[in-house]
Amino acid sequence: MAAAGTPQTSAIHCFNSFSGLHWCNALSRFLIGLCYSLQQESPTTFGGAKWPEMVAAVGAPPLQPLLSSVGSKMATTSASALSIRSTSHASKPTQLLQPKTFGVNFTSRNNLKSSSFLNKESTAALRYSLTQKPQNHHQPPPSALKIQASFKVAILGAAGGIGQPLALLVKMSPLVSDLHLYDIANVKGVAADLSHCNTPSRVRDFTGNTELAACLKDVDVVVIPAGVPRKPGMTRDDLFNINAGIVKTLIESVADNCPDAFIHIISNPVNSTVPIAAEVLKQKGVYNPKKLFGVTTLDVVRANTFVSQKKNLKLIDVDVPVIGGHAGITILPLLSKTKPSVTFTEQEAADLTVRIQNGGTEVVEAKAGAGSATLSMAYAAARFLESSLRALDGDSDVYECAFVESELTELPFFASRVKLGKQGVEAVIGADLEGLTEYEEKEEGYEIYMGYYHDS
Ligand SMILES: NC(=O)c1ccc[n+]([C@@H]2O[C@H](COP(=O)([O-])OP(=O)(O)OC[C@H]3O[C@@H](n4cnc5c(N)ncnc54)[C@H](O)[C@@H]3O)[C@@H](O)[C@H]2O)c1
Ligand SMILES: O=C(O)C[C@H](O)C(=O)O
Repeated sequence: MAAAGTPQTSAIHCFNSFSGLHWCNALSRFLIGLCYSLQQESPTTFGGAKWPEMVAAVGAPPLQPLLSSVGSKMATTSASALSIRSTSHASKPTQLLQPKTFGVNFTSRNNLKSSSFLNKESTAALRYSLTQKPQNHHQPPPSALKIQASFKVAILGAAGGIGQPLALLVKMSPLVSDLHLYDIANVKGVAADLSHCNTPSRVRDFTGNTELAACLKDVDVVVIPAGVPRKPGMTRDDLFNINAGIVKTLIESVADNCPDAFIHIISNPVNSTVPIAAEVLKQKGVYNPKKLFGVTTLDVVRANTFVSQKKNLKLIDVDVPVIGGHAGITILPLLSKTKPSVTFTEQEAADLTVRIQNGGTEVVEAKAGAGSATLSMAYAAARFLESSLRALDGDSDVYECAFVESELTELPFFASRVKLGKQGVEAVIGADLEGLTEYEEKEEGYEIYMGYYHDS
């Protein structure tokens, strides 16, 4: 339990002091805890208290009005963050809520039949390129090796720990015609290396501010893993000073050069970098909330892996929605909504929840100063990208969890399952938040919030 007088407990007192407002059921407590957690994870964003220090540290005067604007909006929101306001999607038929990530056939203009990342075409392309024999060289390549759609993808921060394996995975996608790699260092070699892979997309490298605009021109999806990762003992919030400035600069160029693109933000703290990106886009007059995503897919990937291990389930079948945010206890796996349906004892639910919430820290500690999750993150980012490309390609049956502008709660941004379409988020799925177990309502929302809170 948090000691008396720590920020956690005093904040609970603070929340309790709004006692004129009804904590009418455990679900309210769950949301209150969650909302407060989101504030704690990103005090600079939500609480406002540290804004001046942060602005000074970022050292970029143009960031100041932006940060103030985000801060005041979040501060206003936090006091009234009391209840779920379900969207009309909450009452959508159950099949709408089925995870469509794995083993899903779909119709697209290219008549692709795809399961998840890696889909059959990518797998076939990889297998073909690895097993091709010299005597086969007159035979036409299988259709999997042809570009089946022609989307342009840019990765900003492409020479980094996430950027490099992500670039490799994207190079294997038959939906990508052009892969633009941008970094402030070492990207030329990464692009030269990758360009030798005999998969269809063209790879180009871009470096430095002067080449950023060319990198982004007419791009369909921008993926941003640029920024510093944490070391043991740090929270994601500790990355804010540096990464907020990096994201701000990159998003300004996105706004100028590809304002219609889907934007996938990986740089931490996601709970703060996404609202900052939104403010930059608003200032530029091109904000489209349906196309701005904080990438939380790694939380789902971890939840699926840990649940399938614990319950001896076939991994490919398992899908666990993870809602809230991307840090510490703001990461809320809804184990009761696991597909296929499976039951957990309270202890199992508690252990799994804590493990999923601490997945990032588990990797940071194991890497012992050499960074945070890169390979699993690249895998997760590639899955989210593949889903976005499928949606852009006309697949009408694509669902992923992501941190997006949302009306599910009073918080302006919230991770939940969303339906993706050509125009971005087509629906935010509220029904996942209904019918939670007692554990999810009570333990996750309140007891864990009080007892286990370690910002990470
Ligand atoms: N959302 C998630 O689930 C998740 C998971 C893992 C890591 N992350 C975050 O992703 C970020 C990157 O992690 P990493 O392990 O790849 O770090 P890294 O240090 O290995 O790579 C970051 C790359 O960004 C580049 N970079 C820095 N400033 C840049 C700028 N202004 N423009 C373009 N590129 C720039 C660096 O040169 C480097 O190549 C971190 O903030 C980390 O916390 C998020
Ligand atoms: O934990 C981190 O710092 C990186 C990332 O957010 C993760 O969840 O692995």
